[in-house]
Amino acid sequence: MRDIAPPLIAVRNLGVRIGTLDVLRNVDLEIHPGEIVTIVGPNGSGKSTLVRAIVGAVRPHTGTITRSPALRIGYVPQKLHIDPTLPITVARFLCLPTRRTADQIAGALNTVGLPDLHKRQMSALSGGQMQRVLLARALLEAPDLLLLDEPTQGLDQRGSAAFYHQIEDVRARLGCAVLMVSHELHVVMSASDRVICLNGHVCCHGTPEVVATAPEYRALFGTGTQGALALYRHTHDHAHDDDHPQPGHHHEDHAI
Ligand SMILES: Nc1ncnc2c1ncn2[C@@H]1O[C@H](COP(=O)(O)OP(=O)(O)OP(=O)(O)O)[C@@H](O)[C@H]1O
Repeated sequence: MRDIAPPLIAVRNLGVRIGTLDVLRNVDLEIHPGEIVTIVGPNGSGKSTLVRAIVGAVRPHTGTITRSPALRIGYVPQKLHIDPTLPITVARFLCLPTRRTADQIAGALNTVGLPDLHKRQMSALSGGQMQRVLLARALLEAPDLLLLDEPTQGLDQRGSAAFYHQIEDVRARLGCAVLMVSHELHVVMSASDRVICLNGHVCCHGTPEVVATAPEYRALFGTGTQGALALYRHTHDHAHDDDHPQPGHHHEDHAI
């Protein structure tokens, strides 16, 4: 049997309580090198709390979160508010807080598909360009794991789809794993290897197709996204290696 690469992140029986509210309970998940995992769930289902627990900003009430040694995480926030009166170019912004070389900046902007933008004012960026610049900044950390908390908020569906395709491209080029939060499964699914549907606990998980048709997911989101699912799904032209389990169904009895 081949060795299974150790997970970058292993979450076991995680519970988070805020005040008297049990925001998360019994959450198990693993993130393996190079995979794209999306957390979907309705508003208030604990998605951001789970991400914050993984980066260490929220303390577990129960359970454990194990990070692989020397794990580098690149974080892309939902949104970044920049004072529009503050003049700052994209290149300067990418040097905050760590100074980068012109080559590093050019490389990161190339990777996110914005090769000519380094002199542009941050205040002049479109929503989609801003998200890509935030992604470029995260990539400058040379992350093993990219963490994105609703990175396409404010983008239209076409912009969101383009952004998620960019994420797939980044994964293919850099080999980093990606954990992202979204409540638009119909848009993110083309870019996801696995989806975890969260509602305080893990309702169901598996490939995007499995989750989209799971009764637990449909109970939360209804069935109205099926047309859009067909629209945005594209064929993966790579085979998943079997270095790590790719659970296909929520009844399987192993960590996700
Ligand atoms: N600092 C806090 N103080 C009090 N309640 C909180 C705090 N952080 C989160 N909560 C509560 O925990 C629950 C989960 O919040 P969380 O932001 O994790 O959900 P979410 O799934 O990311 O939601 P959304 O899709 O709306 O961003 C909500 O009921 C929220 O009100």
